[in-house]
Amino acid sequence: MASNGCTLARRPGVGVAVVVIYSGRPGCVLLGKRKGSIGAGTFQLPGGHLEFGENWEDCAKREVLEETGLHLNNVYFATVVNSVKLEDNYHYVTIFMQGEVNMDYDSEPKNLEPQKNEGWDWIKWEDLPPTDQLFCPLACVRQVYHPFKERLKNASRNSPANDGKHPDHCV
Ligand SMILES: C=C(C)CCOP(=O)(O)OP(=O)(O)O
Ligand SMILES: [Mg+2]
Ligand SMILES: [Mg+2]
Repeated sequence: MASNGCTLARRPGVGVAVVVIYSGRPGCVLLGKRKGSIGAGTFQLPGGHLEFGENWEDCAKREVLEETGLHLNNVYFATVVNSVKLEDNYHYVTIFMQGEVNMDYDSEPKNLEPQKNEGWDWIKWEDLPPTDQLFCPLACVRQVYHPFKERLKNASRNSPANDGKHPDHCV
C-alpha cells in the first residue's frame, strides 16, 4: 500500500449469484442475458455485489427482488467459485445461493433492470447454453454443482465443499 493509504493493486470482487427455482417449473432455473457491463451478451443468473456488512442470504434475496421482483424463501448456500478471466480484467469470488420462489407473492419474473439484462426465462439446467455463452461464474459453477442433485449434500455443510472439485481458473 502506498504511504498515502491508497493502493493501485486490484483486488477480486465478491458477487452473489442466485439459483432461483420454482415448483411451477421443475428442473428449471431463472436465466437472463447480460447487458451493458462486463460479460455483455452472456447468460447469467440473477445476482450482484455483496454489500458491506451484508450476509449472503440477505444479498441473494435483495438482488433477486431488485432484478426480478420475485421474493425467495428457503435460501441456502449452494457452492462458491473463484472465477478469473484476466483478459477481461475480471476476477470475482462468486457465492452461489439457491432459493425457491415464494408463492405468497407474484411468481412471474419481471425484468426490472432492463439496462443490465435482456429478460428472464425459466431454463432447464440441462439445457443451459454452451460454456462460451455463459457469464464466467456460471460457466465455472456448471463444472462443480447441480442444483437438483446436490442439495442434500451441500445443505448439510456449513462451509463450501473441499473435495478438490473447485478449480481456480475455470474458463
Ligand atoms: C460479475 C459481476 C460484476 C458481479 C456482480 O454482478 P452484477 O454485474 O449483476 O452486479 P449488480 O449490478 O447486480 O450488483
Ligand atoms: Mg443487482
Ligand atoms: Mg446483477
